[in-house]
Amino acid sequence: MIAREIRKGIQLIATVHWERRLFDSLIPLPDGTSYNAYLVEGSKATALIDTTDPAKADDLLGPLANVKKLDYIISQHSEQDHSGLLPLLLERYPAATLLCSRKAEEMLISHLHVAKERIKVVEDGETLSLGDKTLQFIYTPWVHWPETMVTYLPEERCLFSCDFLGSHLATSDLYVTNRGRTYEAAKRYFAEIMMPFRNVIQKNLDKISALPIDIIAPSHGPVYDDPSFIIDAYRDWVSPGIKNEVVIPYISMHGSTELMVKRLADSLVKRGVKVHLFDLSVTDIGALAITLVDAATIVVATPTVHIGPHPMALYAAQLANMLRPKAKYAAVLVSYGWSSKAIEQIAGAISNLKVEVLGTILQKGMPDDGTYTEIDALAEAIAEAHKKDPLVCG
Ligand SMILES: Cc1cc2nc3c(=O)[nH]c(=O)nc-3n(C[C@H](O)[C@H](O)[C@H](O)COP(=O)(O)O)c2cc1C
Repeated sequence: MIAREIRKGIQLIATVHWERRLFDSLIPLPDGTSYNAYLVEGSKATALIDTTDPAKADDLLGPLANVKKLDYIISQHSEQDHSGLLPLLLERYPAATLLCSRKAEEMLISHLHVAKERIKVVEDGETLSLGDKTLQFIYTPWVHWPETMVTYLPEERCLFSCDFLGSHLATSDLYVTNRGRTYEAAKRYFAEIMMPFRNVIQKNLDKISALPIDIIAPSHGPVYDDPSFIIDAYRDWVSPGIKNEVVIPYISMHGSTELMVKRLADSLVKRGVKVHLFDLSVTDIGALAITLVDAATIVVATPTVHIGPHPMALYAAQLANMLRPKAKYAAVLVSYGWSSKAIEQIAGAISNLKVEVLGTILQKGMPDDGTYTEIDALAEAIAEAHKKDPLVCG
């Protein structure tokens, strides 16, 4: 990989991980990802902001080969895809001081065994002069770990935002060129790891919005030369507003649950409600997470397997529970043969969600006309709840 200048004296050293398809052994990456480090050369000192994933060490070490001296290495986030190379870099640059937030200090020591004496904690708002360039450190906790901070360079009105505002997108483009693709990738990223911290992210957005920003340089994905594009998107995602949409993760072994789901979908569409169906036997969990960002209602549908829900349906319910989307309504559809506790178990799995349950349907075997009448009534209840809710828009 090569270093590329985004402003005079500021270089992006990006590892583009084109072939990576799974992140954190959890998150699908249909578009790959990248890990961005930034080299900032001032008239008096040089700093490196973040590193790269250790699996791709050469992509950072190669471009750094000509950098004989680093005065500072800044760790904005302790997760290994950005911090993993710190021990090696501290060895290679013995005069460098590692700067991080107060909370990050113990995390870098526990996760990477960095020597405490190499670390200097920076406080929220503290500045560091590199000569003709200044770095200001701004604490932005919980995007998506407790220690996260961003760095602002006022002379170039540049914000190094680390995971905040980033996107899992492998591209050779320096700046965002395809807005639709970047929006989708950034929303996927937000949904999968940021959504549970929506409220604190809103405060962090207010904090950074007070700064004049010309470019946002994240640690994943392309650089934003129109910051409002991503800041406005984030504002929308963290806002309390929800959409007139229903997300239906479902699975079906022999078709009964699927018949119920398809009827519910048709019935909702007839009533002007948008639906997103995800067959969990084939679905991309990230695509499901994206729709959870805005939807007003979640409906989980499953057959009964050994008394409880199908494990894939339980997984989807637990995922939604963990991501804490802003949905306000829920329903559960279950098919069974002789005895089922699937409704109770799904309800237990989504206990974090502050949802009103608008209906549950327990169907023995194949649905019949009576079942379809019940399903239509559920669709009506969902459509009505959406209509009456002042937070539902779009
Ligand atoms: C492996 C397996 C385990 C099952 N366990 C139960 C069970 O514990 N209780 C029950 O009522 N039905 C059980 N069933 C029956 C299904 O829940 C029932 O056939 C249901 O209608 C299937 O829905 P589907 O057509 O959407 O797959 C089981 C079926 C299979 C294949």
